[in-house]
Parts: sequence; structure tokens; C-alpha cells
Amino acid sequence: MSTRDDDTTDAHVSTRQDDRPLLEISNLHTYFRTDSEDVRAVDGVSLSVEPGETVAIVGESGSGKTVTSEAITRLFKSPPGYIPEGSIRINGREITELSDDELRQVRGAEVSHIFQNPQGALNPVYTIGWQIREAIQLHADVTKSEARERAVELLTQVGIPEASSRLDDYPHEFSGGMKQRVLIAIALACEPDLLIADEPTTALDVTIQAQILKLLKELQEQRDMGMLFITHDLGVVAEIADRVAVMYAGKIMEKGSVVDVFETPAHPYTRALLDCLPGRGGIGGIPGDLPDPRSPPPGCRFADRCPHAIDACRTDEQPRMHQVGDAPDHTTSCVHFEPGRDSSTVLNADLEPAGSPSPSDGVERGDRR
Ligand SMILES: Nc1ncnc2c1ncn2[C@@H]1O[C@H](COP(=O)(O)OP(=O)(O)OP(=O)(O)O)[C@@H](O)[C@H]1O
Ligand code: NI
Repeated sequence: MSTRDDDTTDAHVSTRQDDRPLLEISNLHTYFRTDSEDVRAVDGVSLSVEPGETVAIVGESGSGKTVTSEAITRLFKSPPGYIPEGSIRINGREITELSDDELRQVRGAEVSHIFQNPQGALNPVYTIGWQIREAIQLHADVTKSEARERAVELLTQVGIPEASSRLDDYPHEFSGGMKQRVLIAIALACEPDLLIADEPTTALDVTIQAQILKLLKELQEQRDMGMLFITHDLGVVAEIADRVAVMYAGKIMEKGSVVDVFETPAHPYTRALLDCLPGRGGIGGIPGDLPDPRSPPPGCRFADRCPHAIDACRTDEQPRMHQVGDAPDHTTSCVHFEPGRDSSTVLNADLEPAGSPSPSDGVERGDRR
């Protein structure tokens, strides 16, 4: 690890290496011990996030999205959870080898999380102001009144009206959407390089969801922050992300820019997910269930639910990531995209005709960076 000439006691500053992705996950495995076989929640995931970029992980319930995001700062309960293999680098520094103390520093200074349920994440017995000040003072050596001032600033930035008069209010005095804004303020208190958001709008009603997404996008652009955004909703992906990783049963099935993946969905699993979007004719989700994460089948994990499965899909390992078309960063783990095979079998198969790729049609506006 190289250090720069600035304050080396501050991991936040000293570990930044500009030629490295902000977050680089390689071949990450995260398993949970049980009485029988381990649950292979994450089974060989690689992805990266650059500064200022939003990467979404999308997939059905149980596909391993949350465990992937929790593995980054080791938030999962351990035991039973453990990382048998893989590497996670933040600003170029390997963090799977850090002690709990060192990780706590990473969690406060470089990486923040926000979660689905704002209800449970705030402490009901302390005021909002107290909770934000705590977060600020944990990472910066400031006086109480400076922290208070900063708390008002943060609350204003996340769109809480008359912020200074709300500091002494308790969480129950805030609506769900306002609580999520407070939690975003707390997450931003340490000026993270990377914000990990796990279904942050799922518990909120639709109008509030849209407001929070817009807010996150604005804050991220202002701060050039990287964001890893977990969702099961492709409409939300279109709205917020630059790149997307489609995850199924602990593996990544397809990765690419949001535009490429929505315009040329390659993996039959991605195509099935897209078919489930409102307005695309799909009803009630993809038929069938995820494989047992304790004993996944050989070959492609989606084969049993895949309309295009052939014998080659059921041998050995999950297929390697193959390039889709000309886009170098668009890849899929599907045998039909192996050199020498005919990917048009999949690409030309009927997707339900639809006017727009998503209800929120963010992709078509061409405002991706
Ligand atoms: N503590 C645990 N012990 C055992 N298995 C676990 C544990 N936590 C998660 N799992 C399993 O890991 C797999 C992945 O779970 P994960 O929560 O990451 O899915 P997800 O994609 O986030 O789903 P959702 O959309 O429902 O949030 C699931 O099979 C889940 O049951
Ligand atoms: Ni989850």
C-alpha cells in the first residue's frame, strides 16, 4: 500500500490510490455454517465500483445480494458466517484480512451502509440530533456545538425542512420517509467514499421512494461518492444505476452498463426478470424456485428454470463470463455465449414486446454517465 504525503493517520485520505477502483471484489465467497452442509450464500462474486459511480446488484429474494454487501464490511454474524475465499479491496487496500477494530474504522470512514427498514435503525430513546452528533463525533474531532452545526447542515442537505428545530425530536416524530432521510444524513456524516444501500426505499410508499432515489442520486453526484445499490427491482436499477450485476443463487449471471443490459439482456435469467416488469406481460414472477444453497446443482444454477437449457448447462461449473456483443464490459455466464455457440438462440427468443424497458424509463433518457 502506498501512502501519500498527507496525514497518514487518516485512513480515509491516505489509502486513496487513484488508479484503483474504489471497491474491487474478486471471487468473493461467503458461507454460513449449519448442522449439515454450509449455506453458500455468495459463491464466487466479482464486481467493482468506481468513485462517483452507482452499481446495482439485482436479483430475486435469496440470491445473495445482502450477504454480498454485508461481506464488504463483514457485517454478517460470524460465526456462522465466514469468507472461505476471495478478496475485497477498498481504495486498493485488502480488507478481508483486517482486524475487527480496523474494520470498524473502515465502516465509519470509508464505507457507510443504509438499510431497508428505517424503523429499526434509529434508537427510539435518543433524539435525532443526538444520534447524528454521535456519528459526526465518532469520526471527527469537533466540539459539541460544531457537531450540532454540522448536523443541521446534513439534515438540510437530505431535505429535512427547518432542520435546526427538528434536532430535539425523537424518531417517532418522523415519518418513514423522513426517518430514511435522517439515516442517510447519519451515513453521510463520515463522508464515506462508498455508500452501500440495501433496498433503501423498499419499505416506503411509491412517491417517497422516488424522492429518496432522487436525493441519493443528487448527494452522490455532489460528493463523487461510489454507491453500491441493492434491489430486487429492475425499475429502480434503470432509475439510479450506471452499471448492474444480476445475481442468482450466489453467482453473478450478467454484468454490464445499465443501457447494455436493458437493451441486450443476455442471460436467460436477466431476460426472465425483465419479463416480470409491469407492462411486459409477465405475471407473478419466474416459475420455479432457487436451488438449495447448501447443495446447488452442477453447471449453471439457473438451468432448472431456464427455457434454453441444454446438456452443456448441467456439467461442471457455472459457465465462465463471456462477452456479449461488442461491449467489452457486458458479460454473461451462459454457455450459449461461449465462442463457437450461437447466442441468437437466446437473444432472438421472445421477450414480451414492450414500449419501454421499465416503468420509470430512466434508461431511455440517455442520462447515464
Ligand atoms: N445468518 C445466516 N445463516 C444461514 N443462511 C443465511 C444467513 N443469512 C443469509 N443466509 C442465506 O443466504 C442466502 C442469501 O441471502 P441474502 O439475504 O443475501 O439474499 P438477498 O438476495 O438479499 O434476498 P432479499 O431480496 O430477500 O433481501 C439465502 O439463502 C439466505 O437464506
Ligand atoms: Ni437482501
